Amino acid sequence: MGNGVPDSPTTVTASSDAQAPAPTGGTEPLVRIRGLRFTRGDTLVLDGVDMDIPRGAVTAIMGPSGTGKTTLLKLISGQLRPQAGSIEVDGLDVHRLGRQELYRLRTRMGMLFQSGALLGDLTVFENVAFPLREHARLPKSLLRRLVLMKLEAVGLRGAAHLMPAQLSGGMARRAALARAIALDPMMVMYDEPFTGQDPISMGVLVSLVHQLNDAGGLSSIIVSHDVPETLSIADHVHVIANGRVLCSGTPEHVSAQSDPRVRQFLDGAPDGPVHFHYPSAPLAEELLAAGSRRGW
Ligand SMILES: Nc1ncnc2c1ncn2[C@@H]1O[C@H](COP(=O)(O)OP(=O)(O)OP(=O)(O)O)[C@@H](O)[C@H]1O
Repeated sequence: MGNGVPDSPTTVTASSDAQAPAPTGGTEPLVRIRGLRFTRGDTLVLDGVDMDIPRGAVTAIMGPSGTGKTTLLKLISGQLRPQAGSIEVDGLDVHRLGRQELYRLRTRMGMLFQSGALLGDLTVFENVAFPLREHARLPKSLLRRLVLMKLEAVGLRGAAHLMPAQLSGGMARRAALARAIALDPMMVMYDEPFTGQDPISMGVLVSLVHQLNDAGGLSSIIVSHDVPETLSIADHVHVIANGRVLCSGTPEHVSAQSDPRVRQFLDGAPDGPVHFHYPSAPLAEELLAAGSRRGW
């Protein structure tokens, strides 16, 4: 990358003492992010992010709400375009690909987004079959076998005939996961996979993510603020806040950090160096003003 960022096999971080080696030795990272900058209107969401995501591992991207984690996943999948910097996935520069190439790359990326609900008028079976029907012309018997195998992998083969409305929240997430892996992707990106789950469903999802990664030869990226669950399965962790990578390394390395911004997040402190308030004018100033330029 021509932006002066060192081409190091370890993850580049905001402060050098927060660095730890990535776990994959000398292999090329699956995702290589350099100098990534992304704004939404006046808001600088990502401010020069450098990050390597290794192959075959579970990598967690963690950080407080609103720091740009989901945005980062959308940039990796090419749904958003950065103002500066680059993202390579499996050696392909995502934002320089043509439509067809990007489409092809996306079929190799499974995504389990928070908003990625199941199609409510299709059975669980048909939901998982959907990407296979869309992207591959398969004989009916092979398609049936593939769908049942994906459902078996998430423990829902017996629920193939149910409609999404008949599933619990945890089952729905597992069905969505079966759909995300239907095309045998090289990687799966999970956006807050554990949010809103009871402890048992959470435990099931945690071990499922782990199993699929290891048995399925996948690479996994998990965006989450569920600290203990995510640290329990991650091989490698990046903590981001205020649009920058604060520290990277193994869960043990990250857990041992003394940086107050990292500690605030890991310890769940409501306010600290990472602000509770979304950036705003002083309260008194806004209350005393006759009106806002935004029209209220
Ligand atoms: N569609 C959008 N239009 C405008 N701003 C947006 C949009 N989506 C996100 N943002 C802003 O971008 C910033 C980063 O949002 P993002 O969803 O990536 O954060 P996050 O770290 O994933 O948060 P959370 O953990 O709460 O899901 C926030 O300031 C948010 O308000």
